[in-house]
Amino acid sequence: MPSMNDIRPERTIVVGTRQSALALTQTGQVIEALERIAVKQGLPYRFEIRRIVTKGDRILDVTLSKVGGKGLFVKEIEQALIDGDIDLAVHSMKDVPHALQEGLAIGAVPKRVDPRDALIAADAKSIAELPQGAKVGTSSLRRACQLKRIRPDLRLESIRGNIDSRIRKLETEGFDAIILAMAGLTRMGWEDRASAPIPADDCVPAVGQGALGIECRESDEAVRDLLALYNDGETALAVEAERSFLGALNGGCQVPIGAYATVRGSEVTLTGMVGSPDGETLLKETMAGMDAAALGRRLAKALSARGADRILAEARG
Ligand SMILES: NCc1[nH]cc(CCC(=O)O)c1CC(=O)O
Repeated sequence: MPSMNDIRPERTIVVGTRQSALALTQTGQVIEALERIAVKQGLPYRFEIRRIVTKGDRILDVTLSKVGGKGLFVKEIEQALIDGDIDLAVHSMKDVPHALQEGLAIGAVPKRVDPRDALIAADAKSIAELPQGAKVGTSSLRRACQLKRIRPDLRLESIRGNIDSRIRKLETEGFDAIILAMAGLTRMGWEDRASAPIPADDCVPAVGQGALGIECRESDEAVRDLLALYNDGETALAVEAERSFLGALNGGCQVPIGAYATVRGSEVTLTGMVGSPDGETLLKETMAGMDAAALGRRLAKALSARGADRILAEARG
């Protein structure tokens, strides 16, 4: 049998990444996995990292939603793909906006790690154990809105920065706890910093949390063929349902939105959450179905009918 090598020329695949510790670490892990796949397939590829400093990285002290949201980080990296400066980009799926730029594709969604949020507390093993009126750092409306429901007494305060600087701030800025994604900690090898994962029932994770998305040019067949071998079908299906839900709601980051899907056989189970920015209303529902994209749209419709449409319309002003 001929190997793909017979039809693939030698090539250096340039991988673009942000320069945060997490971005560099997960990009390194992706390159290692792709190198293993290439060797196994006899593909003559080398990989090279190119660091990209995005506008979002330069203004980390400004509230993200004010400067264009999380999509900001991704946009500039996407431009480098379009311009041919890089061939691959490794994103945290939860930072990837619903609509990709024209001509680009998510070539692989590798196997997901823990999608839950994590409590990192000075002196508590769970949300319930936090002292009365504890000061908790999070800048995520989604996390704040859901935590308020379980513990109305908590003082939720904004905290910005990369995960390493947020963990430092826990100690230096008098927080009793901060909330981070388990996934970031796991990829950094810092999972022992987590006091406990927060159950997805208490805090529905962000769409795509715990998953990576490997983006490339739609027209780059060699890269697409390689990435297809790295895709995890179940994760891709779960993320498709979550992103379809997000896309159907067309919500910006001014509204708390979360979604989490699991896959068993060919059945996808999706939980979606929409809250009002003031934390007064929280709508949540779970549905199952075989068609991931249709399931996401159906769940969005159900929550819209229960009031999510009004919450979103108000937030858009
Ligand atoms: N919002 C920033 C962000 N984007 C991706 C991750 C890591 C988790 C992941 O890959 O889902 C984080 C950190 C966090 O939310 O704690």
